[in-house]
Amino acid sequence: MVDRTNRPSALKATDAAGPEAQIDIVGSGASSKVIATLPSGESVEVLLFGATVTSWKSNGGKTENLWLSEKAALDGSKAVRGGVPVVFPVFGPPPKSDHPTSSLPQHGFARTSRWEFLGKSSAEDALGSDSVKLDFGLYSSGLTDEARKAWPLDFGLVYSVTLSKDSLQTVINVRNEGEQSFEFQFLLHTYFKIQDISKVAVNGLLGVTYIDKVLDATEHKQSDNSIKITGEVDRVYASIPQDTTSIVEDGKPRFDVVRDNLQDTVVWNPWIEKAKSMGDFSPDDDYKHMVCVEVGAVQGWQKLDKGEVFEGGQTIKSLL
Ligand SMILES: O=P(O)(O)OC[C@H]1O[C@H](O)[C@H](O)[C@@H](O)[C@@H]1O
Repeated sequence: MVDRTNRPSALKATDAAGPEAQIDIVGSGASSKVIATLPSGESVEVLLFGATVTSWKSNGGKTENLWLSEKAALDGSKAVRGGVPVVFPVFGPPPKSDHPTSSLPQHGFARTSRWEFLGKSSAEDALGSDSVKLDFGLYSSGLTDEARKAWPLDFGLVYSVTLSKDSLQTVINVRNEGEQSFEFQFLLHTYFKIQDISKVAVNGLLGVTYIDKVLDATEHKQSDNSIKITGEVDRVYASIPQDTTSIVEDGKPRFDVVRDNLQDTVVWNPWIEKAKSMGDFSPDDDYKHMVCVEVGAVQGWQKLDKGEVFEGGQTIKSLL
């Protein structure tokens, strides 16, 4: 992985990512979003609220790859139900007490904070007109008073979203900018759009130990390479040796999700009752058209001392 510095590289952002990729900034305030479109028609949309990728189209712009609820709030009033919410610095409900994240809401504050658009990145990755990289930043100084009070640590996040013809790469760079060490968890809560959940399998987790949050919150071992989804699924697979998790639909590979420096993956589908119970999940039966495969570092904690940096992310390939 390319060694990127955090804030300084963001400030070096230039227009070198390729003259033909078009960048549009639309909307205002909490609804502002950045849209990047390649000359060949592929596009990505990133809401500044949460730096949430809300759309990724491949296949010349004809195929939407991400599921987005019809009732997703896109005005900054709550986390987006769909796309790729960024989970930081805690995954799930925080530890009840005695942890610096204990006063934070479920999944932390990154997905509900307003990020800065830092621009297109420099040509360090030799990007041509077939790729464009967008950088987004969130610093402790940019948090709401409430979030800052709940997690009063000095950090800098740079989130890079790289659109290529058949893939989307999303990478986080976390820097400890304070005197005090801190611990965090991180996850990319990707909602994949699929045609029919009854024909979908999630492959590539054979032999991996997971916690089943639906069943009994205890450890199990994945005994089949192919996970079929026939009811509510909420599993945290940890310390995965394989790099790639695949989503197969109707026997054909649909997505490859390749992890980089992230060891864990959550597989989630709310199914009938839970989908109905979520006010922002719509239509109710759209659990049939989505599956979350969420790469992250959520088993235990990542620790950063003063000045240290962590970097990790995913590359998703659309295989249609
Ligand atoms: O409703 P949210 O806070 O967005 O969380 C949605 C889901 O995220 C993850 O997949 C967790 O493993 C689930 O337990 C949770 O229900």
